[in-house]
Amino acid sequence: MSNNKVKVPTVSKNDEVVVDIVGLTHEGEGVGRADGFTLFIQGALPGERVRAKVLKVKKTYGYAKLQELLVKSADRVDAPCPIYKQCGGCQLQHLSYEGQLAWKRQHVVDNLERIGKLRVAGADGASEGLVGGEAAAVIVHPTVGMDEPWRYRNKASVPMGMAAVAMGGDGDGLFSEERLIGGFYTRGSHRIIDMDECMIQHSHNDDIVARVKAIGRELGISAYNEETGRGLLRHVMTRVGFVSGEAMIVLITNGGHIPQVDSWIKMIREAVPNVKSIVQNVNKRDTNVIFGDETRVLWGSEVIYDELDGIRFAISARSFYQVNPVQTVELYRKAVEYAALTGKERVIDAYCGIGTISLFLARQAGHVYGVEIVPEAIADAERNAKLNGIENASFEAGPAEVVIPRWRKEGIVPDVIVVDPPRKGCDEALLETILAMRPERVVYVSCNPSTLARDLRVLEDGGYRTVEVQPVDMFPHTVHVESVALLVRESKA
Ligand SMILES: C[S@@+](CC[C@H](N)C(=O)[O-])C[C@H]1O[C@@H](n2cnc3c(N)ncnc32)[C@H](O)[C@@H]1O
Repeated sequence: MSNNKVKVPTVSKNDEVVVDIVGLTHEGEGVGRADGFTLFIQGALPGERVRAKVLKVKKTYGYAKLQELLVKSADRVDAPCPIYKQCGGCQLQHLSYEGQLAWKRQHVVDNLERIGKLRVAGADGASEGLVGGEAAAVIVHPTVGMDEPWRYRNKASVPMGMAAVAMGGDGDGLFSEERLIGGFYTRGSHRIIDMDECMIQHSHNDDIVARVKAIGRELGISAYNEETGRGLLRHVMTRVGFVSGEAMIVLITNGGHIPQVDSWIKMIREAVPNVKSIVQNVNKRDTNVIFGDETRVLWGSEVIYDELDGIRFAISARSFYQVNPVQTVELYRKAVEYAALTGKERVIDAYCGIGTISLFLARQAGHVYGVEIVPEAIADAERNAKLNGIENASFEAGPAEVVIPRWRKEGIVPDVIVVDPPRKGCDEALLETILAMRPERVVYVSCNPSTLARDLRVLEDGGYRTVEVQPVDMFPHTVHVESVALLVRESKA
């Protein structure tokens, strides 16, 4: 007898159903079952029973709209942000902060177990039920949260658009005018809603964007239109140093020519306190990617400075710099602790950005070799080492998966390798090289639990053991979670 029966969905569009919510997806939607059929429901929390209206039915799952809370979770709170429901930026404001931290740990555990096929110890760290010869279970610590989980972002990238605004009326009726707006995309769309305040942004960023918008309106600057490909201003990006207070403004434009650019710069300088750098980035492509290839300084310095744990960093427009500096220090300290340095070790920092982790490590290592694909970031890293009088760190621009195999051939033998890749995780060739180089420890910093789990499995199969994982809440009120994992080489490797 065949078990390959095609399951027919047990619900239809527009049905009203009662659903018990059993989990949250990685996008923060509640997951539950109605008549055995899986439904995703935005805004519903685990432990809740809800009445929902089915919106869309696919073969094996569907989406429904929350209509009524029949049983409420004890972790439910009122989202403090007035635009939370429309905006796509945060996904978890309706869950208490303690609830968010617990969910993030569990999310990491689920990925390690499901994708990484790792055995995780209980929440208290006890690896109960260990049988002789069985590998020790991975300890996943409680998520490190923030005391004040608001206004933590040092960087804002705000999409610009035009909207008709009613201007008044005359004898022939109402008239309106197109004006520059900037804010956020509504959840799941590319429709821009004008906004002047975001509760997870540093207030300087809000203030800067509001002022740049006001000046743009005064000068009659147009916004880029995705559909027609016309108009000038695509995004305004601002970054502030939490310690230095310095601000950088990047105007991302659809073309090189900015009309009245001198007036614009003058007005921005007058309106924005502590602005040190005004930069233009040109992006003429029909793409969702924010930055184009051409970057030029319009006024001031090409970098701003900031400080993490007593180390100063120069940061240029195109360089990656963690967005939550308070939690970054927690994350990097944990990475350094896991590296267990005594002052003699050779350490590789792969995907090093502007050399932030590299310089934290260099304070306790023999030598640190950093590699990063963005040449401007490597220029920043070199400048940063000098700025801090750090001489035992060197950097190279290029793909980690190409540069590190070459270092191996050149005879560099690392004691510790630290990796901090983008969301897609480490390149396979890099993982193979790590296994071939056989460092005693690998410290894996990750912003994506699923690719972390995938890569840990490769390293485990190659003779490493994942000892512990520390989730850190870099992005409160969103579904994102950062983690740092420690792997040690098993003696047989
Ligand atoms: C998550 S960031 C980490 C940066 C740095 N460790 C930090 O904490 O600021 C990942 C970095 O990897 C860089 N990158 C992406 N692909 C790369 C590759 N194939 N080789 C080297 N660096 C890469 C990005 O430009 C980015 O700076």
